[in-house]
Amino acid sequence: MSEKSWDDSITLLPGIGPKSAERFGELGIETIRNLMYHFPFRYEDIQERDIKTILDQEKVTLKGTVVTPPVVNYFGGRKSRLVFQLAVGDSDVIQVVFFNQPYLAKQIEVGDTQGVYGKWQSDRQNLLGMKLLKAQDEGAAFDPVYHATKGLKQSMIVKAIRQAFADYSTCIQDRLPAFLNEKYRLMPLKDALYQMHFPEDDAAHHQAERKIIFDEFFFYQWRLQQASFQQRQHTGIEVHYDVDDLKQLIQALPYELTNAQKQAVNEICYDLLAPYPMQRMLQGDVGSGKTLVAFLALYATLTAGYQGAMMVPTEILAKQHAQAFNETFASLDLQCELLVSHMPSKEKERVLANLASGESSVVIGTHALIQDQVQFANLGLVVIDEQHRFGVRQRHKLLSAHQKDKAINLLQMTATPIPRSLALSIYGEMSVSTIDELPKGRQPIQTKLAKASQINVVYQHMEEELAKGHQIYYVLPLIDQSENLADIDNVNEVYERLAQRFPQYNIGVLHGQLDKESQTEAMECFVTGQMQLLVATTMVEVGVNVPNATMIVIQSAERFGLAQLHQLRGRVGRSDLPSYCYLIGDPTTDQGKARLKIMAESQDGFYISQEDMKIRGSGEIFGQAQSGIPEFHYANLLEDQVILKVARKEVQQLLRHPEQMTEAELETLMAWSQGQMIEI
Ligand SMILES: Nc1ncnc2c1ncn2[C@@H]1O[C@H](COP(=O)(O)OP(=O)(O)OP(=O)(O)O)[C@@H](O)[C@H]1O
Repeated sequence: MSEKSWDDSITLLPGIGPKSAERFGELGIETIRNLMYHFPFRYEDIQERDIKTILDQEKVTLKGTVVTPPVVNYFGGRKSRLVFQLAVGDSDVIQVVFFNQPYLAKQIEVGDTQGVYGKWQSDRQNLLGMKLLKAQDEGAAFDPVYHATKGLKQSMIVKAIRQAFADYSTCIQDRLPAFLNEKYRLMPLKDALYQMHFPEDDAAHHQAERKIIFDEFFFYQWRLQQASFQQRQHTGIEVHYDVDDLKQLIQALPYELTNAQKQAVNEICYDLLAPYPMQRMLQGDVGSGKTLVAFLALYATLTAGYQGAMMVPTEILAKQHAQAFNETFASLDLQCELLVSHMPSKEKERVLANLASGESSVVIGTHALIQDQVQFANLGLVVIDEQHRFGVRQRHKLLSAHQKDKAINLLQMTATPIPRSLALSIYGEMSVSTIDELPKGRQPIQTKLAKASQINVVYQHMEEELAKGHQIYYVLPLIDQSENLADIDNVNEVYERLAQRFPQYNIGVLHGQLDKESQTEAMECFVTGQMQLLVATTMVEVGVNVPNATMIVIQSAERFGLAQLHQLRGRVGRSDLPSYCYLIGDPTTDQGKARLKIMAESQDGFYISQEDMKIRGSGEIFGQAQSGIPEFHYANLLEDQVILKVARKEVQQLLRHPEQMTEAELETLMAWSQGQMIEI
């Protein structure tokens, strides 16, 4: 028989057949490791209580001697009531009642000591039984309650987890270097995992949590910092840009840079000149003018004789940016190249040849930039927009593939503003520049909540905006990353409705199922103003810049994450025209209502993302993935900041002094960060 492993399939546990495995799969549980990390979301207190201290309706555990045999009465068809008496404390005899669990009768015998968890009804001196405690509960203080799924009962989950610990405890590997466990007095992983499910008491649970959170932050930081640490081991390309040239260009812009933009440009220029490779994150709220700052960095680079490349997540964005770059620098003899997957092959060949020869000094493109055939003559700066849309490896490929003797400068951008202290921890070793003000003259976007039944009011307002010559986005949700057909039907249906309602205007659709040419065409028509109303899925979310668009209507707004709604809303309010955002939705939960209310109240991206995290906790489907804030399994970025800081510091130290670990520990960590090991 082969050796047992923590990553064995749960189907190796007795009692888990293909059907239950499928249900566990719905909860993301496939391996023993997954199962052990499926923590309860709450616990029931099953510590025995003194009957004199119990309040009416309180849920408690009482223990005593069974004094009468259980009696089962049936009523109303298949309903039943099981009753027996229990002598508890010194002299009290109470009645225990279980509804609809007649089979429990077999487990109750007169004279036995029996514990029961239930709800106390003081007027009748009744304990409404919820659980008959078994021998295995002896000594346990809390009963775990798990997120379950249809067809998978709590009891099945508990049984599987108990079995997993019984069979696989010895397979649990603690990957954290041993000296850290000692230094921070962290519980061994094996015990921590067990205590997370079946805590002895509050203190043990708290210690278990510390270990789990520390581990999670540590491994996150390790992966993040390891990549940038390697990069920093090289000397960087010093970009001796032409200061006067850059100043002149800034003065020739049609507007003045905001102070925050000026500061960001200064910080970037300082890094470019330095002999170390720049590793900087540029963060700023939607529409704060990050792209322009990136353009200036690219321009500075080329005045020093180096090439610059900017990678963005979508073709639409690449085209828009390349065009904007050329417009911004229209007075100069400068051509920004565009490199995307869908372009005529002749044109692609030309661009590739010009980049390789050094004839072209700036290129903006998509993932196409990290293909093997792309060569640069002397790449000095890489800018990555919406950095979280790319994997760590993709981001580094653009650097490492073109690195010669000196390291290339890296500027990453994100539209999710987070507080500085947190930013440092999240972005590892990167320096951070923050654009925390909007260009002058921007008016707040008037955000209104509307029910689906109030759509006519929204149409009325749309009509007024269109009549003024302004443009409108009408956005519909998509269920998952691959837009499904029901969503597309939805887009077409809304398109038909709007086409009937606004026959005099040019209306278009944009979604992922259209071919690339149609997508580009739709977007281009909207950008140039030939199209007034664009019905789209979230494809418009990232960075699209059409200043004449003054209204965005978001249908089924409750289905979006707050960070995403904020991004979408940021498509308007990009000029000094008054602008509007309608959030149409009928949220049914309090959480849903609270989230939309936050959107109506605030336009501060930082505040919104913080509230979002508070409301949702971590681990929801929408939201963080789009915002770039990493999603943790158990740790909470806001509440556990202290541990995050410690973990970050330890990773920093370890990268500089790996001798603190044993060879084997280092190997384990390296293997894990190269992605050879399975993550939890
Ligand atoms: N200092 C400024 N004064 C006035 N307008 C500006 C200024 N800086 C940028 N803009 C304009 O504001 C708009 C938004 O700028 P930009 O696209 O750079 O923002 P962004 O931060 O990249 O936005 P997003 O996060 O939504 O992609 C553009 O039309 C740009 O030309």
